[in-house]
Amino acid sequence: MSIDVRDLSFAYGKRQVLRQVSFRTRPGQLVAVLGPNGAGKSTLFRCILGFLPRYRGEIALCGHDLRSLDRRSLARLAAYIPQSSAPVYNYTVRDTVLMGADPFHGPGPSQQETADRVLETLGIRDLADRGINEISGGERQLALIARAMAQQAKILLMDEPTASLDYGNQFRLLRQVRQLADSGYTVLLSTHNPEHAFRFATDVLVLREGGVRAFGPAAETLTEELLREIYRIPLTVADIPVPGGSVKGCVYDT
Ligand SMILES: Nc1ncnc2c1ncn2[C@@H]1O[C@H](COP(=O)(O)OP(=O)(O)OP(=O)(O)O)[C@@H](O)[C@H]1O
Repeated sequence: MSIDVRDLSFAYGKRQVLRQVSFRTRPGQLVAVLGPNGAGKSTLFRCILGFLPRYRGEIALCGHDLRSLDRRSLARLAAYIPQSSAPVYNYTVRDTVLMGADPFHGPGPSQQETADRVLETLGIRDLADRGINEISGGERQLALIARAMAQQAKILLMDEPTASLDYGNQFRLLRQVRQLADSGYTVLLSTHNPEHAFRFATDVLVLREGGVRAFGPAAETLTEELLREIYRIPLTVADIPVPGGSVKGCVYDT
């Protein structure tokens, strides 16, 4: 369930976007990927998902060189969860999940079972017969996670999954994602919100101008200095009391 990226560089034509990116994840890690707009987060995800094969360096998923994997094998290892947006076709939630269960053949009884099980796990079984365009953004995001889980991939890549969610749904979603990581999934999740990283990530990968600026445990790595540097604003990182302890949070200094 590991992702091993070594000296990854990528250019769109002459525009160099990723520069010698190296990092390695373990199962159970929820890695928040942070960095300013244009730092290369989405490009990194697209490389790992095999959408941009003209990269330099090495990417291995669960020990398999990405270049040696066909689409089907790759789909069994890694799943992509895009930002929540209304799809063109109004499939039911169950059918959406079944597309993950076996994207290459029609679903059989065992796929139906898998779909129902993951919907149950995520607490959205009662949405199964609703149209994917007829549920809220937060519910749709959970349905997309259910589809990725049905794909049986243990590596999940999530591109700003909370971008269109209300404050409560952001945390409900991230709690679910953290539970998946705790049960052995490896999650790479891009976010522009340091609070999400402090509260839910085990580790952070900070990209700046296409290179790795920092990689390590969230609380130690996301220092005030680093956050000020990457977001170019004055801010303060503080311990915020929560029931049973404290978490780090950051506020903009006026
Ligand atoms: N298809 C493309 N062709 C050319 N340049 C691109 C393409 N896609 C992205 N870029 C450029 O690559 C750089 C990195 O973009 P990318 O989307 O990976 O950044 P990001 O960190 O995900 O940004 P954001 O936080 O704004 O989503 C940017 O300068 C962007 O303009």
